[in-house]
Amino acid sequence: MLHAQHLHVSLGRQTVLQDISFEARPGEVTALLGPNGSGKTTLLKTLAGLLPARGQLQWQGRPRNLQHGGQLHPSCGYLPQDCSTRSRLTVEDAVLLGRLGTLGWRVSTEQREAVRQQLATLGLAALAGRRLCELSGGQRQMVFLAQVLLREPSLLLLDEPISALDLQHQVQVMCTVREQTRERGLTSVVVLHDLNAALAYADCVLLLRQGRLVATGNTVDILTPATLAPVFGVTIHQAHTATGHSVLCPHTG
Ligand SMILES: Nc1ncnc2c1ncn2[C@@H]1O[C@H](COP(=O)(O)OP(=O)(O)OP(=O)(O)O)[C@@H](O)[C@H]1O
Repeated sequence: MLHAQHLHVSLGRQTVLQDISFEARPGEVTALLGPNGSGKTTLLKTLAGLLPARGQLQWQGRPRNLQHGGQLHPSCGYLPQDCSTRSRLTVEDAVLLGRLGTLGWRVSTEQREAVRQQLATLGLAALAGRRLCELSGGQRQMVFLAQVLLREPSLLLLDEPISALDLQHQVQVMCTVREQTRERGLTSVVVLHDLNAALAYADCVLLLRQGRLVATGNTVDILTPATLAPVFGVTIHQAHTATGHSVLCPHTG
């Protein structure tokens, strides 16, 4: 369980997050939503231990020191929004680095197999021998996601993991995140801009606006036109598909 109470974060002279309190539970995907600049990345980095903050943060019943920032907490798997790199490592070796703490002089067959399986799960098997610097932005971010998942973190923090992906890979990534969250009991917080992806894959939602948490709760309760319209400043309609799924569409007029 991740329990945040009254988090405040300042960057430079700007107060970016104010009085953020919420809980995220193991085995659940929590979607972190809000307009551009509302503070999603800042909150994710704070939860990862990368930014200093005021307030209290408890992880698995233990308080975390929020004073300094700058160091990723060992239990965290953090996927940044921007995964650009000039590295000439192959995809397979880059993913293997997820197991860095357990690697010896020789990489075992079992470790190579775990890498191949993780790549296959995300639909990336064909990229195994390619170099990181030769991949597209979306491909590179998925490779880093494979690395993060291979590390088997208990707290999974993903910053816009599907914003740069085609539809097939969006589904593959979000299904993988949901499955591994359930199977391994991960506490997963995922920044998304796609409200329908949040509806389809998230159990809970944190909705930010101008650095404040304006709504938090179960996905179906929070992702409604009445809650979303004032946050995003557009009229939103909700429709139901023949299969009973709910879909949110902005008014385009
Ligand atoms: N290093 C920094 N120094 C000062 N202000 C910053 C810094 N980084 C971000 N900000 C400001 O903090 C606010 C929140 O930024 P953040 O990146 O957390 O937003 P976001 O919700 O993730 O946005 P987006 O959806 O565009 O990625 C913005 O107003 C931004 O300008």
